[in-house]
Amino acid sequence: MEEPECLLSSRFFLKSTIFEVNLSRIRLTWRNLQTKAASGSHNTSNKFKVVSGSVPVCEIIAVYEAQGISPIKNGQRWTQEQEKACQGAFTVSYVEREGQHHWRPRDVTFHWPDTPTCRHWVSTIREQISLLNHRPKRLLVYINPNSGKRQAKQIYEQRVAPLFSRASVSTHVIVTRDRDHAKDHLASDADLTKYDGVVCVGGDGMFSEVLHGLLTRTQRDAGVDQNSAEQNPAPCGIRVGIIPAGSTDCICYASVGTNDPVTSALHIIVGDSHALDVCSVHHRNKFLRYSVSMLGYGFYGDVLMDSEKKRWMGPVRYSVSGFTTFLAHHSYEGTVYFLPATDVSGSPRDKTKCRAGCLPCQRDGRPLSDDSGKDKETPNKDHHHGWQMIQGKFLAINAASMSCACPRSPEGLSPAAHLSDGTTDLILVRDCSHFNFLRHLYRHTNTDDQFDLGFVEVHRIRRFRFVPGNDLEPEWKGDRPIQFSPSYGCQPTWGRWSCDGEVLHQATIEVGVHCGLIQLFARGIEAQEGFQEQSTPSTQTV
Ligand SMILES: Nc1ncnc2c1ncn2[C@@H]1O[C@H](COP(=O)(O)OP(=O)(O)OP(=O)(O)O)[C@@H](O)[C@H]1O
Repeated sequence: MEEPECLLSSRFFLKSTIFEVNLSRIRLTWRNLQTKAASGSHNTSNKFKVVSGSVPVCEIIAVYEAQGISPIKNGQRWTQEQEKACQGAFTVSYVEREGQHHWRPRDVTFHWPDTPTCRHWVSTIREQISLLNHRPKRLLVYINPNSGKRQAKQIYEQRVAPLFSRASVSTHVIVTRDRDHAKDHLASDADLTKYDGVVCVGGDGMFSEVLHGLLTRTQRDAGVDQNSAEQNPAPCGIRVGIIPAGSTDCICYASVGTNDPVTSALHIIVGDSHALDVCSVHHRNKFLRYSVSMLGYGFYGDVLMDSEKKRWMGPVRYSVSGFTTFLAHHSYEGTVYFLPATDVSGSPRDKTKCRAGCLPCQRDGRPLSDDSGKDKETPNKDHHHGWQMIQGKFLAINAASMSCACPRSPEGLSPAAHLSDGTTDLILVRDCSHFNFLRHLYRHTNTDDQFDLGFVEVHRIRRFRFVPGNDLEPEWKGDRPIQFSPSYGCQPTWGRWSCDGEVLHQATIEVGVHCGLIQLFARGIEAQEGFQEQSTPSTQTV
């Protein structure tokens, strides 16, 4: 590949070593000119050895004149004479990769006697950064102070705000007062024209709130009727960032590879973008919710219902409810109609993980406009325009739109699910023995194939509809059934859905996947083995 034109080339001191520093539109590189001499010297301590390095311009966080920073030679400050002779200096702050998909800000300071040269470098690098117009300059930030361990405000103020300020990203911060504050503000009052992105500080529930606020607003502005399951929702025009601070940060794990606030802040600063599929959930032509991670009926719905009653227990409630729900072993009758995604290259069992730049997320090269309304009719027969039907008794029906990997389940519910291929993985677990169900659940905690069991099947699909057993489900108003007649029996035969951690009381639902409806400040999980070549560990002790 042709080398991009060199914009600047100078010599600078990096500590006491002289470096040739080059800037092109793509990269900043620094090359130790004394490497050979240094390698012959027995006095050079490894600890203070300064090595060559390089960083892509798009991963430079900031550059500034470094005043009052005294160069250090082998652990000792320079003498006054040396400092005087080398007054000019500038610091480049850039992204460095650590293991486990963590990103960290790193500084390198170059010194030279000639201050104007340093200033010229600072202004030229800034000019190059300003050409990166995908970087956000103004952000609207919502903090849920009650997320997770109630540390969201501290996390933002101590670890994220200083980075935004270093990168000259201005922010308007709103600490939410209660549930739905962010959603209502986004859906009505917020002047979104003033911002290049919306950031939520919290867990998956907080992200869901922001998503609902933004998408509701987008549909209203675009004149799309949210209650119509047949209409394509309009894509949201503003990117969303998540600073993880909740008890579940599944979307961060799937889109960045970790739940580290600094890493997420850096992805926002460099202006990364990754599309995210959104499922719309309707009940009898009434919009219920959007989902981006997981819809679960039967086991996961029951765990969520039970855990809501045990909120006083804190996060341990999920384990307690999981255990009691497992013992209850409740299976539900029903019929699932689904439209398989026959036009995608991947399958839920192909072991191809969703990674930065992966082919399925680029929609195999097809543009988003390909998402026509074909095959959208609701099925009323067993096979209708490609629709399929499965009837039976199920312990669990799950739809995973992303892997849902997290520390408890490193591979996730559907390890090969993709963030933006316009599909969801429908996992059906038929009624089976306690022991077999435990085998299936246990496989979520290791690398064994959880689908390789006779009572489990998985389909990559575009839409589905579920109707509980005898379809006697009443009409609902919120979480209350209307005209709930005793003739339905005391024990309802339908379960509840867990929709990204929120209970849906309606069992009869229709779900459609909408490809790339929202853009995240993320780039997908970078290949782990590539992190050493992609990152450019530059200087050991800069
Ligand atoms: N100020 C607030 N007080 C109480 N609840 C809030 C507030 N702001 C937002 N919420 C709600 O809190 C819920 C949980 O938030 P979040 O996802 O950030 O934390 P979490 O600890 O991961 O959640 P969960 O309890 O679901 O595990 C969200 O559904 C959100 O709507």
